[in-house]
Amino acid sequence: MKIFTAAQVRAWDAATIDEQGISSLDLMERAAACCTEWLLHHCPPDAPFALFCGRGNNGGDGLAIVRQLLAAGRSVSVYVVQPGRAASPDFAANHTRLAASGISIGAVEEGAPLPGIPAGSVVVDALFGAGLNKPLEGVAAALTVALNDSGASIISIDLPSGLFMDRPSTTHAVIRATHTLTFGAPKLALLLQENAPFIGAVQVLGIGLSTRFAQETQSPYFYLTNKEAKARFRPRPRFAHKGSFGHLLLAAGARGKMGAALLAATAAARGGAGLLSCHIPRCGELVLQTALPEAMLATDACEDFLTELPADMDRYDVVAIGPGIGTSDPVAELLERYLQHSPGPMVLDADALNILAQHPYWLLRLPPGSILTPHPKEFDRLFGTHTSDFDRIRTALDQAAALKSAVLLKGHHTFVALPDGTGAFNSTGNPGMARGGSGDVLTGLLGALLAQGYSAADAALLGVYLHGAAGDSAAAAASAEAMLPSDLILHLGNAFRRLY
Ligand SMILES: NC(=O)C1=CN([C@@H]2O[C@H](COP(=O)(O)OP(=O)(O)OC[C@H]3O[C@@H](n4cnc5c(N)ncnc54)[C@H](O)[C@@H]3O)[C@@H](O)[C@H]2O)[C@@H](O)CC1
Ligand SMILES: [K+]
Repeated sequence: MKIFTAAQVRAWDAATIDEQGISSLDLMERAAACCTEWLLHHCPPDAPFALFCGRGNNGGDGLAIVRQLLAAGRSVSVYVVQPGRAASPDFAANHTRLAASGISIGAVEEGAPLPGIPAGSVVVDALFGAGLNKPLEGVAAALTVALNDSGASIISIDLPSGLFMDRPSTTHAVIRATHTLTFGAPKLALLLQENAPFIGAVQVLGIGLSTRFAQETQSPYFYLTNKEAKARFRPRPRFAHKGSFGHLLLAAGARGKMGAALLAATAAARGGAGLLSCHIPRCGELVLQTALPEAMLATDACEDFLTELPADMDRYDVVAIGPGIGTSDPVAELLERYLQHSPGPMVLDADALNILAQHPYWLLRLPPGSILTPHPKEFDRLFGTHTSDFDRIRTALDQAAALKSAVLLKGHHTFVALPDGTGAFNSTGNPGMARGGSGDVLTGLLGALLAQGYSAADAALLGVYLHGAAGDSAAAAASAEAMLPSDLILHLGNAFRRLY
């Protein structure tokens, strides 16, 4: 599913109107009807609604929703912000229709007291949507703060008011929505971690926008859903043997961190690698051999951490390195040797990324077709401090192109920057995965997918999707609170089955 810019969203509306031979007012009525239906099904049946409308088409949506809620027999109050200002034609048309019903339309004016919100009300925010072009100020900003402080549930139409679609919004007043009902496709701003306080649960409402426009219009960003993951998945051929699925070398662990190695190794085994060898320090030999008999060991001479390259590196197709290795000087020197001698693409995670942050020029040795998996803090350590996620995703795309590799930015909607300049936001996963160990599972899985011959782009997209899907399956079984990263591994089978 493509993610469009504000300009493209406007063009999408226009293309729909043109293609379907309808008016913009008809499309507004349709969008409002989808919102009204959602409100009627998801809000308490006796809750009064309080709608706050701007003077553009987002406000026009709000006025149409008021009319539809009244027709459904619901109790509704409605306020227009700065009613003296110029209005869009579709707002004006809906205002005339609503006024004819006899309902009193309140005003929120500069300098006048703000209306109170009756207890138990559901607030519907239709102040500004995709047309926002400057930060909220004056009475709109004051109203936003008051609504946020009211404690009421706030349902934002299309976007939380004050939230820019394509640029940072973290320094000014923005509605803190409980739910955002957005039209057509998720918008970039709704997928970024920094906007989490504003967007609440996002619901994408299909309002019948042109599918041809969506197919034909290019966008650098897409939403990674089951459809996109399925398109990249290759079921195992019937006559395959273990040699068909590659040999992964996983370098992981140190004393006290063998859990990270075991999680990554088990995920690699379940992720489908034909052969798995683990380069681990001596102290981990017993635990790994016992817990994962499927793995072969390339045990380091050192008891407590990794120090030397395994012999015969050419035996391996892919190297995954990082979970639990630590950042001491000998380990850092070893990472440099791994970068020099890796026989194929690499997955770099956790401490490997922290070491690289100290030696950024080593990145030049990264084999093309590799995958880097930083979370935002590791990302900033590696590529410099960023003040917003918009900047981070641009850097991720630049780095992915320069390194000819996939660069992840892990988060609720993990961003996958691909070497061809496009990037995907993942649709799977849940807060139960925000735990130490989840990243180790992802590293093993990504290594296994690369070993099976997937390109960096396909392995990164599939791996991130499967990891989240396994998390969703684990949360369904054990709850987001009680699930463990090791449950992700047990649920990888359910995740793979979603791709058949
Ligand atoms: N175009 C269409 O056919 C459809 C549009 N829809 C709705 O229309 C919305 C976009 O409508 P508009 O383009 O009219 O824009 P908005 O309603 O978001 O904003 C209205 C106008 O307010 C002004 N404005 C922007 N920022 C401001 C600020 N900080 N303070 C004061 N004034 C400000 C601008 O002139 C802007 O055009 C979408 O988000 C969606 O809710 C839906 O009805 C679906 C169909
Ligand atoms: K809004």
